[in-house]
Amino acid sequence: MQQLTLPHFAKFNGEINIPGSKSISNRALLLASLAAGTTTLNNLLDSDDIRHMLSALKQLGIRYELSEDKTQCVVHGNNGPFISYKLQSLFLGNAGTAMRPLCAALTLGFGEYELTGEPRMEERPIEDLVDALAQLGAEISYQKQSGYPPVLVKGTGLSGGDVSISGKLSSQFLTALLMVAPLAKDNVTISVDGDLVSKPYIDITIKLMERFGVLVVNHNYQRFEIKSGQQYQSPGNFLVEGDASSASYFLAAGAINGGQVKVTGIGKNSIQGDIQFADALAAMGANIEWGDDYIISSKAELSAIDMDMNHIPDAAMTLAVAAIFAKGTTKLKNIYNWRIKETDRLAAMATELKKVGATVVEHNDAIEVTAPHQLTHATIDTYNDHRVAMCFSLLSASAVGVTINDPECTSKTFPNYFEALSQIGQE
Ligand SMILES: O=C(O)C1=C[C@@H](OP(=O)(O)O)[C@@H](O)[C@H](O)C1
Ligand SMILES: C=C(OP(=O)(O)O)C(=O)O
Repeated sequence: MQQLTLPHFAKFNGEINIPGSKSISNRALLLASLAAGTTTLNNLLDSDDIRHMLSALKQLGIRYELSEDKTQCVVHGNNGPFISYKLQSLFLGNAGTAMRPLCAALTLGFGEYELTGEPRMEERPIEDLVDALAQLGAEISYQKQSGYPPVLVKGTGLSGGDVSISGKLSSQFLTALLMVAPLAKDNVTISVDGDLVSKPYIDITIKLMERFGVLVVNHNYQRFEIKSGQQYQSPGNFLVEGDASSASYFLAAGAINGGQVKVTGIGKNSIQGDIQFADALAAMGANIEWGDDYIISSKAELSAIDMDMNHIPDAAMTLAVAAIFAKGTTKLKNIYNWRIKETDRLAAMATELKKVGATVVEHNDAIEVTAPHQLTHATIDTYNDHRVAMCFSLLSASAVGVTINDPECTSKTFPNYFEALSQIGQE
């Protein structure tokens, strides 16, 4: 395993053009594949999660041309569901945005598909999605543990009608169901059982479906109506916005130890909920300036916040480390599903924050962080979780610095993260 000791960055200053959004890249690749016509995707993210989607699509017979730097992809749409006459085994790593939507999409056409992933993927639930698809006639079985990948999906077509789905654990299940609904035989009405987590990701899904010519009627995130007979149509060119979750590390760096840090490629018109990270940072006292295609943060005295983070679960991890640089006790609430992502993130964050001397209270669905009087240099374990590696890099703003184990795990969403950070870091 590799280790990276970051120098102490006395100041963060400069501009970073944020690579493409993971959530948008994988949705756009799938919708472009199902659509009629050819779509040119620009500013596609080049990372593990997107590589898994791309190789699955290739195995499914989708033709595309990827530029040398892998950020432009011309996708020749299939004009409908996937068809295969031999068993296909698709390896999807630990990419939730590939596993869940592909599991749904493969029920639409014809064929038998085995969806597998890394060991952690076998611990990430998929049952709520499988149960919902079964109500529309899908045949999906578990190959190891009931409720978890790997799964075997049979293409049988989906009937349509009324379907209910739990939104308690992940919004990705509803995203997957929404994306296949217009290709069912009849109109689909989806009811969400109980609370829906991570709501802004549903807005991304609906906006992308609209860009590809399909309308969804959203009744307050409780009921969704999708008419059958709608077909995905290529929008021609499609520009992927910068990744708002990836931007969070740089915005936090500016607030902790700017100078001034400008992120470009996302701004006030972004369709990603994670731009609301900048509002949370502003609530801690950071100076934030919004542009159409940029956000700037600069240094300020930071103080603790007590906030519900259900709408920005990924970027909220960055706030748990920013709390080390703030006065008071920060409480991040309503984040139970941190426990079922790349690792048990509530346990991981609590363990690693304690290593630098912070006082941490780990609740079932929340975390409280109080900065220590004196920070300690620590070697941070990253649990094969890109976000643990990236958010703990912010400790390089302190004089004690930080050592990150397995820094290459950022390849899930941001392979060049540490190079980008050192571009704005001044020793
Ligand atoms: O739909 C998406 O693109 C995502 C939804 C979120 O997951 P949950 O809905 O499981 O919280 C988020 O954490 C993940 O990184 C990406
Ligand atoms: C939860 C995440 O990933 P996934 O898309 O695999 O759910 C994440 O990127 O923080």
